[in-house]
Amino acid sequence: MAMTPLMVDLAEKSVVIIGGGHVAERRVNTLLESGASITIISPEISEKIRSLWETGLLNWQQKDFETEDLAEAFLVIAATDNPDVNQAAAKATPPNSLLNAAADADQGDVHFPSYFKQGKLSIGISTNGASPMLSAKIKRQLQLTYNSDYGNYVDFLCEVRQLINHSTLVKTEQKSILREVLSEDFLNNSKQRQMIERLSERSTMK
Ligand SMILES: C[C@@]1(CC(=O)O)C2=NC(=C\c3[nH]c(c(CCC(=O)O)c3CC(=O)O)Cc3[nH]c(c(CC(=O)O)c3CCC(=O)O)/C=C3\N/C(=C\2)[C@@H](CCC(=O)O)[C@]3(C)CC(=O)O)/[C@H]1CCC(=O)O
Ligand SMILES: NC(=O)c1ccc[n+]([C@@H]2O[C@H](COP(=O)([O-])OP(=O)(O)OC[C@H]3O[C@@H](n4cnc5c(N)ncnc54)[C@H](O)[C@@H]3O)[C@@H](O)[C@H]2O)c1
Repeated sequence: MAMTPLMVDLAEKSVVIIGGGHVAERRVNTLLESGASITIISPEISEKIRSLWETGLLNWQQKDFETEDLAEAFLVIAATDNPDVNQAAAKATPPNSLLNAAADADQGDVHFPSYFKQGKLSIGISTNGASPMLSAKIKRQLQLTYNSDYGNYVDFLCEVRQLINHSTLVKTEQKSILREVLSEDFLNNSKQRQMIERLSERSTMK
């Protein structure tokens, strides 16, 4: 199975999570900032999920899974500790919905990678289900390099691109600056400011 990396916008999409334990809680943590409409189907839920439910950040149907629960789901996450229920959920997933089968890497359409974010920079690591722990280890290693300085830095790169796209610079000059700012020297705030000032002079942006 060759999985394809994608970034997906889940805002206002219906995500149904079957199960309310540890794995469901991890999925909820990942999904909260996406703006998805999250529904948990489970007779029991963890304390953290309960407090999110009490604050109105997700829906909870306190019951065993039933096939009808998935009718409107864009993404189904099967995360119970009962293999028969997970299997039933996989079978009941509508043909145009995506399935994440948390207990079986060989099933389903999507995997959740190990990931971290620094502002607009997202780094995800997957092993195609071979070793989630290796993914987590590689993440910890990358976090040392792509540390909190990178949040600002990527915002700076974004601003540079916008200024360049609205500038009087010719294409070759534009490319050369885009390459220049990839130097780690530009992690430094004052170097960033100097470059923004330089580009602002050539900008046609108001
Ligand atoms: C990355 C991370 C994201 C997250 O879940 O948030 C994630 N698993 C994490 C941790 C973890 N998972 C497991 C352990 C126990 C040790 C071990 O078994 O190795 C630990 C370690 C721990 O808990 O510390 C057990 C496990 N995981 C899967 C199975 C089923 C199977 O292998 O078939 C079983 C056996 C269950 C059983 O025994 O019954 C399957 C999947 N786990 C995935 C993701 C997807 C593949 C990602 C990839 O290819 O790398 C995939 C396919 C499906 C999915 O998308 O859910 C997160 C680390 C987050 C981080 O720290 O950054
Ligand atoms: N993908 C991963 O990273 C990963 C990691 C560890 C385990 N797992 C797998 O995921 C499964 C779940 O792990 P967990 O640690 O979250 O388990 P857990 O015991 O913490 O939670 C299981 C949840 O399933 C709910 N449940 C049980 N029967 C149900 C039903 N009929 N309908 C709806 N909900 C029901 C329970 O109420 C509970 O909330 C495990 O069986 C394991 O195989 C996956």
